[in-house]
Amino acid sequence: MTAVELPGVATAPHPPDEDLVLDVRDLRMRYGTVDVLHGVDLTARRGEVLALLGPNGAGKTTTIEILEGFRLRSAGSVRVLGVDPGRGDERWRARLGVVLQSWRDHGKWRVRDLLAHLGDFYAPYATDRISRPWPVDDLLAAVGLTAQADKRVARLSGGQRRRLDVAVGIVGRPELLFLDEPTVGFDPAARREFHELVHRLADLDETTILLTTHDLDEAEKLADRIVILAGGRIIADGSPDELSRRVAGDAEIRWTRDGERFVHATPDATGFLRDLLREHGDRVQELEVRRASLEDAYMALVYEEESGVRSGRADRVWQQGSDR
Ligand SMILES: Nc1ncnc2c1ncn2[C@@H]1O[C@H](COP(=O)(O)OP(=O)(O)OP(=O)(O)O)[C@@H](O)[C@H]1O
Repeated sequence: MTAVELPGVATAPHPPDEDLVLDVRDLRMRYGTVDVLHGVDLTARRGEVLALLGPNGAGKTTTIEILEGFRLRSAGSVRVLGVDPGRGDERWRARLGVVLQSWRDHGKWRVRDLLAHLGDFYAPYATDRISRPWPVDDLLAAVGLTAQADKRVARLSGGQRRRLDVAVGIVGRPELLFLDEPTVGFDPAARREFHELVHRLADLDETTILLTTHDLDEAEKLADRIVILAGGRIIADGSPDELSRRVAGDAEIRWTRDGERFVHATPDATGFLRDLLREHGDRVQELEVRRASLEDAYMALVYEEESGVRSGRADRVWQQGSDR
């Protein structure tokens, strides 16, 4: 039977959404008989910075290795830059950047020569929109290695080697960049420079960045969206503010009275303080009011997932005692 075209009904498939860089649906992974990913859904758009957080063993590395095409999934649909990573070719791979834990090979190479050599691989994959590779001198300046350009890789300090890892990851001007705990071993100045580089890549080059970190402060500074993976599932996905607000219904109030410490969580901090001061006046000392931080939100959400408890997040995390 031939298909009949109905007037006014479009039969063409939806055009691919160019801005949807990551599109993961119901991703499952089983090692032997053990399920470690139980249906992960994840999307990222062009120029977005995502921080993937989660406790040890949550499945972050497994997820990222599947997205990078280094590991085959057990089930689910995965599109990375519109392509199934299980079938990605060299052209697709040239559009990705991966910053691994540490570049240890090629110790005898000089930094500039190594980057020029690796950059050559990307030249055939330049497009009208993206010139590839990144010119070596600009790249060295961007990662803060200009002064080490002629040093041998084996002679670099730990932090400098980490900068080289980043340079190797971005030399091909990736459209999607994976960063695995990027600033481990960086001093504070290098960390700040690196954060500026990430903002620059995302804002100016529209690079989509997926980073894993255990540093919540870093995640909050860098990420547009925080994605928390626990027990093989995404348990939260939102901006740092949205996540904090999920547990920030309550404010935490701390004070001392007659040498005794008190902590109380309440949704109405102003009302509580008014009553507290009316009742105890000058005897209230060392008064502090605090809203939930991203770390509080993270701890509460992961605790919920791991313990199977579903209510009273903020109270459980905060409430240690009460006065009045
Ligand atoms: N090759 C493998 N074979 C069998 N089990 C594995 C393999 N790789 C990882 N696992 C298991 O899968 C689970 C998820 O591991 P994964 O490394 O993805 O977690 P992670 O979130 O990256 O942890 P971490 O924060 O400690 O790096 C763990 O229970 C781990 O023991």
